[in-house]
Amino acid sequence: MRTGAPMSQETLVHHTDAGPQRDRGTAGAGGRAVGLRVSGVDKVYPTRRGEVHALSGIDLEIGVGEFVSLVGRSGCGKTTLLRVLSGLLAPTAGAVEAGGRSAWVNGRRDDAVFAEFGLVFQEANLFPWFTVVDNVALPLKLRGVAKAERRARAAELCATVGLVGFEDSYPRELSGGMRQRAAIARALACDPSVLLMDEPFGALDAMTRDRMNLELQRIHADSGATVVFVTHSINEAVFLADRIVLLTPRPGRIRSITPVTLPRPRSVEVEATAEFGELVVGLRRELDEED
Ligand SMILES: Nc1ncnc2c1ncn2[C@@H]1O[C@H](COP(=O)(O)OP(=O)(O)OP(=O)(O)O)[C@@H](O)[C@H]1O
Repeated sequence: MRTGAPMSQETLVHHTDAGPQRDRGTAGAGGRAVGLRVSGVDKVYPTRRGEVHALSGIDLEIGVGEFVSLVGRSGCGKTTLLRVLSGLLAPTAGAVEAGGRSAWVNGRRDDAVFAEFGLVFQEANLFPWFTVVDNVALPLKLRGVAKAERRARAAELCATVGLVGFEDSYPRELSGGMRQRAAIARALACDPSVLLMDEPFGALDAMTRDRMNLELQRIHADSGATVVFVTHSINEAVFLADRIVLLTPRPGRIRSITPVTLPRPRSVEVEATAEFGELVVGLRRELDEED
């Protein structure tokens, strides 16, 4: 059950029958060990026309193995938050931790913190001159894994993401969905404990997207990875997530955190249930209130 409580600057955690009532920074991960934590994070971009305050006072804990979707209007700071979580971007203020370890020490990134992170973006960004299997094996090559071993692992990952028979194809010979599968396989190559995904299926048609969502759900369950997933699609966010973090713009703040207690594994039929519909409508209403 969602509450229709009025909004304040404070982060709301929507009530569920089973869930925590308000985020105090320790229960946010549903009682599980914390995989990622950001505390008091601000991000200001200096630009020629002045400063852009992209994130303000972000406090968020994400449990080990949890799947969190980030949603919100265009420009509310979703990508910025994901990049801060990934270590690609230093916060202007505040702390970022992974596995209990600080990501930034005296302004320097601790690379070891991010060694087990896999990243997937809207564009697959495959190397066009490498075959699928070589693209997938690339992170292993960079780690010095022997050729036979890395090709065997890459072939296994191609099977995981449904690319059997396309291992020796070049990216230009694949559809958009297949390229994204290859990008996911590449991100999985080093057995990441954290998978950060920025609109990975945004450019795909609706049917392919549904299929990819089912596959991502299976990959998440099999790998046990912590996933943070940016999307513009409320349906996709609800379908995939354990919790949905809704950001509000100028500056980007967490407006609400909504637990999704729909049973897993979820099939497409879950979208026809009353609970799913209520979650989607509630989140849409929150977004509309910002107009
Ligand atoms: N490199 C940058 N330099 C200056 N401003 C930036 C930069 N990157 C993002 N911004 C600004 O920060 C704010 C948040 O941007 P961000 O890309 O994080 O939002 P978003 O929610 O991911 O948007 P979208 O849904 O459109 O992808 C926006 O106002 C944007 O213009």
